Amino acid sequence: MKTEVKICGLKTAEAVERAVALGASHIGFIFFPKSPRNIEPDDAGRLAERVRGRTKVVAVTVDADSDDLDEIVSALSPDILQLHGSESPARVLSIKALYGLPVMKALSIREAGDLDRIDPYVGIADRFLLDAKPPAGSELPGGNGVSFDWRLLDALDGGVDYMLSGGLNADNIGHALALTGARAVDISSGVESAPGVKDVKLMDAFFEAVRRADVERPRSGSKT
Ligand SMILES: O=C(O)c1ccccc1NCC(=O)[C@H](O)[C@H](O)COP(=O)(O)O
Repeated sequence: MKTEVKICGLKTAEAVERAVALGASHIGFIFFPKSPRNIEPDDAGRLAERVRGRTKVVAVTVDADSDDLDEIVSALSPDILQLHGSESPARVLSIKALYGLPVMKALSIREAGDLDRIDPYVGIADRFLLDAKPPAGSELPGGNGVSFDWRLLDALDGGVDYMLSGGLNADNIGHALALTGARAVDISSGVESAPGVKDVKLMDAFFEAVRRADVERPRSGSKT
């Protein structure tokens, strides 16, 4: 099986084009001013135009209000909205209705009970992004380069469609995929040389490691 890969937090043409050349199924743009990966909607729109139709374009927002969402959707024309804040199921529903776009709801995981937060969004969010909780003191809800205990996902309902996220890199992705059977993964700081600076060599290494794991694990994608 071919694992879907989302490369998140892109800011340059070089990184966007390399991600797509490597086979990224999704590319993500961050709209969160405190992030070193923050990008203006018009700049993201120009980058997305270079690769439109060859990958899915994801707009990542954090409890954005409707004015900000309007501006982002109009400038970027994303394929997917990733909601990375504390958006309620009702808010997710209303955003879906407003823009007619699929929503990926990010949820942070640290302990078994955190998986219960998925239930209220089932049938509302189109997909989940399961990320680690931010370390104490971090101003960022995502992009912190920390992992959660992947074994917690043993308890996940097999019908939940999710991307595995949080602290992934070329060294740990094989183990993460073998343990979880995830069909889709998301990475940001694991392919950066400094916060917000994507490194094409690290991107190459990550895709190589994912494709190696794809060859090694069962075609069904079932857990090993
Ligand atoms: O990456 C950010 O700076 C960010 C800021 C605010 C909200 C979300 C953010 N990132 C969302 C992502 O999808 C990241 O790829 C995800 O959190 C994993 O990041 P990392 O652990 O660095 O691979």
